[in-house]
Amino acid sequence: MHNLPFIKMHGCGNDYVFVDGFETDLPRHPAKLAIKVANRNFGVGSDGLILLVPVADDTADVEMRMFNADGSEGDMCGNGVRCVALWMARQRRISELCRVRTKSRLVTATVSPLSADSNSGTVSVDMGAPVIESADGTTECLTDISLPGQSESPPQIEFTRVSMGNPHAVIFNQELSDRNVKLLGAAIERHSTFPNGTNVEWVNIVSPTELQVRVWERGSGETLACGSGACAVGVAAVLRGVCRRGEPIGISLPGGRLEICWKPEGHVLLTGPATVSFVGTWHGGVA
Ligand SMILES: N[C@@H](CCC[C@H](N)C(=O)O)C(=O)O
Repeated sequence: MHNLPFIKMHGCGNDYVFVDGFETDLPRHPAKLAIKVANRNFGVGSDGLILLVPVADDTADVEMRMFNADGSEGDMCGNGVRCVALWMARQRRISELCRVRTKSRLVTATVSPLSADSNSGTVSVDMGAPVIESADGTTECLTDISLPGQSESPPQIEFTRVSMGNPHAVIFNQELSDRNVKLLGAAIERHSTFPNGTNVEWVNIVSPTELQVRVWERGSGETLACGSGACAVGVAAVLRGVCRRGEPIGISLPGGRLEICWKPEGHVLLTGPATVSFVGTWHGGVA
């Protein structure tokens, strides 16, 4: 396949190249294609690749497959879901709700305004229930992270392990510095305590309703935002008694602001902007 139409969309700067399987043949080698298109110098430039796969029955409106910038396949992507729902609304394929099947769970999104030709909107996703994976319900500690060329004793990194259908390690009480986010983030992503790797969130508490966050994503490195990460952060903050369950929590990230709410009945609602940047045609092969 030499000419592959794509859409470039982002949620708070967490940007993906999307291929719409309702309108074009899907690539046969998506993992290899993801590495190529994600490259910010030689490709389109993105945090990864997302495929919109038509669903044969009525169990969902669309299936989403997401690939990180290194070609690994992710199980869930909150910002990706929000962009997919925006595109489904823009293409008049949904009436009110958009049911998106991801690798790990089926989620439901609402788009506002729900209009064709709208290249941006506010999209809320019911992300389902978090899975609190830390054994004592709140924190675990890493004490053996060594960085190349570093002689100091390893830092003590406390974290809360939360799954939103994909893995997250949420860290409080550490500086949101480049050294922490990028160097320690990369080491934590591949630490043996996370057999499948993990996404890593660094949190600064601004107030009981406002958190500042930087994210190191599994398979993509630092990104400007992460929807599932924002949900994991909100859940961890409630578990630590920093924020209250049932109340909206603002998550400010380098690329913008998301809002989450961990509902009393158990599900986490994720809300924020989604934007179509441009459409194009990929001529770079491996499709
Ligand atoms: N940016 C996404 C999460 C992407 C998936 C992640 N890198 C993984 O491998 O789990 C989001 O908005 O949730």
